[in-house]
Amino acid sequence: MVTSTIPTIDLSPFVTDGDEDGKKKAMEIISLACSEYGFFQVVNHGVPLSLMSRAMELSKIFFAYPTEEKLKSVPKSGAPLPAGYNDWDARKEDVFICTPGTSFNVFPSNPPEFQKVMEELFGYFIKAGQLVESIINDCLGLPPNVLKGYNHDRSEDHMQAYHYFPATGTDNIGAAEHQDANCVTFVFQDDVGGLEVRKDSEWIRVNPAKGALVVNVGDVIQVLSNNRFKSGLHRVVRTEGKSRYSFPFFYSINRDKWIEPLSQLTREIGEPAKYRGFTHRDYGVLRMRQRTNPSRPEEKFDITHYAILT
Ligand SMILES: O=C(O)CCC(=O)C(=O)O
Ligand SMILES: [Fe+2]
Repeated sequence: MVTSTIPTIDLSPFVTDGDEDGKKKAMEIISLACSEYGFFQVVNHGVPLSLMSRAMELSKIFFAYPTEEKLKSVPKSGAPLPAGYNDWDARKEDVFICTPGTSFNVFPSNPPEFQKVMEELFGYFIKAGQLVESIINDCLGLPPNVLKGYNHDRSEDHMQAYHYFPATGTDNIGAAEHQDANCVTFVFQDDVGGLEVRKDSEWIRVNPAKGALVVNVGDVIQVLSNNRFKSGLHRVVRTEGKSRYSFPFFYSINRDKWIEPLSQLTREIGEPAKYRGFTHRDYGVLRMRQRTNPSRPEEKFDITHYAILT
């Protein structure tokens, strides 16, 4: 039974008014949310609500184009098509991937304003990502700007627009349970809901709240923090009779970056590291291999692959 939901935090002390007491209180809740759920929601986050609403409207127009139109798609600048793209009707969702410079010019009929709004949002999400990263830095008790110095390259960040199809009665999973491999993910969703997070063997609904952003910690932060902060296990459940629209933004890290528990949270305080190091590229390759060729789907590939068993 669903009994609770994740906390919502007002980020205005960090974004506008600089109120120190407000910052302290917000950090206490964020620390608790990151260690218990790996999930929270934020309001007054600095991403303009008007831009979020416009993106939502445009995505509904965009995804309403007929399949034949979608099949005429051409990727811009030779970028690879998303997996499963040609098998459009077998999919559970439509997806539009946006990375400025290499954005998918997915449909010939792609409304140019949608692309523009996505790219504008992208810029705001980078700022939100940097803010939340610095808050996480301080919540972990690290010296100022450790995470910022560690993760200064923004080339892997990307944003997606999703259209989940209504549930069919026999199949209601939109996104199977998983943890995100990046640092921090931001999602804004419409009012249909369906995003759920796992906590103590229960699925908790992430209730849609207008203008709020869902924030979830990904595997990179879980490893760097040596398990102090949790990469939230989540899924998307589809609703019968209703499409769902959402926009995840993945605040990520350079592929060549070496990821291992930070010395400040291990050696320097006499705690053993709970993960061996790896490059984010290698982790990505292994995850993708599992996704495209799941020889043993029952053996889910995730960050525990690098865990040091004690
Ligand atoms: O659509 C959502 O709300 C979340 C999607 C998600 O979990 C993902 O793309 O990693
Ligand atoms: Fe996810």
